[in-house]
Amino acid sequence: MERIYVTVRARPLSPEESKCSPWKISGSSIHLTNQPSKFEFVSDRVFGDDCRTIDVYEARTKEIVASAVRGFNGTVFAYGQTNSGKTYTMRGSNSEPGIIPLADMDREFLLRMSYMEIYNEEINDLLVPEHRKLQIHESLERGIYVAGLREEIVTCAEQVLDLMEFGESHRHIGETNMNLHSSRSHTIFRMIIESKERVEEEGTIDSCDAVRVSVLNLVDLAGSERAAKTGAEGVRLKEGSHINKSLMTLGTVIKKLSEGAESQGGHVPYRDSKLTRILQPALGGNANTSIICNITLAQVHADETKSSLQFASRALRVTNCACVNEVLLSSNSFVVL
Ligand SMILES: Nc1ncnc2c1ncn2[C@@H]1O[C@H](COP(=O)(O)OP(=O)(O)OP(=O)(O)O)[C@@H](O)[C@H]1O
Repeated sequence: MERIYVTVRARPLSPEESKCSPWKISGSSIHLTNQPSKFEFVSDRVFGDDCRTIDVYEARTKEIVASAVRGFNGTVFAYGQTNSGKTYTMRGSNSEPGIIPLADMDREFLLRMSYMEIYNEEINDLLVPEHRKLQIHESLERGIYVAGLREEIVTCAEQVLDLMEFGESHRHIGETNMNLHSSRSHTIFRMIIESKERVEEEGTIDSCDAVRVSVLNLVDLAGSERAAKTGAEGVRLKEGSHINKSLMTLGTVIKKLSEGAESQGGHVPYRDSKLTRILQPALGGNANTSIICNITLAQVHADETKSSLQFASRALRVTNCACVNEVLLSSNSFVVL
């Protein structure tokens, strides 16, 4: 049994905001200086506003990526209010690459990648923009999967970055009062990794071997938001309400899991949102999971930060059970890159 690993990352404040921040970080805890001690939140690591994404990556994600290559499913997601730095952490910029480009993988494997977004509770394929409104299915062989989602075989890091850029150009982004480039959808960047021991005979690869298949999900959630602060109206308001609803379901799922509902046979409402349904194996199942909780230490967002930290504290109590996924292939369909 493995606990979900929870990291908190604070984004830099403007000089004005930093004059009166009510938060203080000490070690792996963070608390409100002007409140009783119950407003102290503990996580596995707290990164202050001077940290670099590579430090956040090395805290646990690096290990999750390495385990994915060894056959364990892995999921890393960025959670937090709008404008708290989720996309910055997951995608990054040219000067500071994010978690997705940092998760570079060994080439001795068959790698496939997919990239989808959940926009207004509809699943769209970011690699094939005309594939919209995809459905979630479940089968014994594949578990929970999105039918019709393109899985592109990738052979090098540049190809991954090109596909990622292509996908991102089709992601729903919009301007709000809080963020000029606000993500209006949740995105799931997925790597499917197949590996098997090499047995070469006269230049051919032997078949009928056990193949390890694992899935690595890197998730950039849209941020929770308050319409009063974002100034959302019309389309933005509708988007915001879908975002909040699915994040609320995620919060309920994490709460139920942290209370041990699943192990006691209780109901966990995975099916109440596409997000939790797709992430079901990562939340209470077979995966190593890490949550990066992005926050801002500004006074004006203290309530939102408190609720993000509450989510993080609950997530700390959720355990998963990751095991190697091995399947038997009886054909010559396996390709070594
Ligand atoms: N650690 C950081 N260092 C420097 N700039 C940052 C950092 N984190 C965030 N920013 C900047 O803050 C702004 C908001 O960040 P970002 O778009 O990543 O937020 P978000 O949480 O993804 O928001 P939304 O939920 O609205 O999509 C961006 O301009 C980003 O470049």
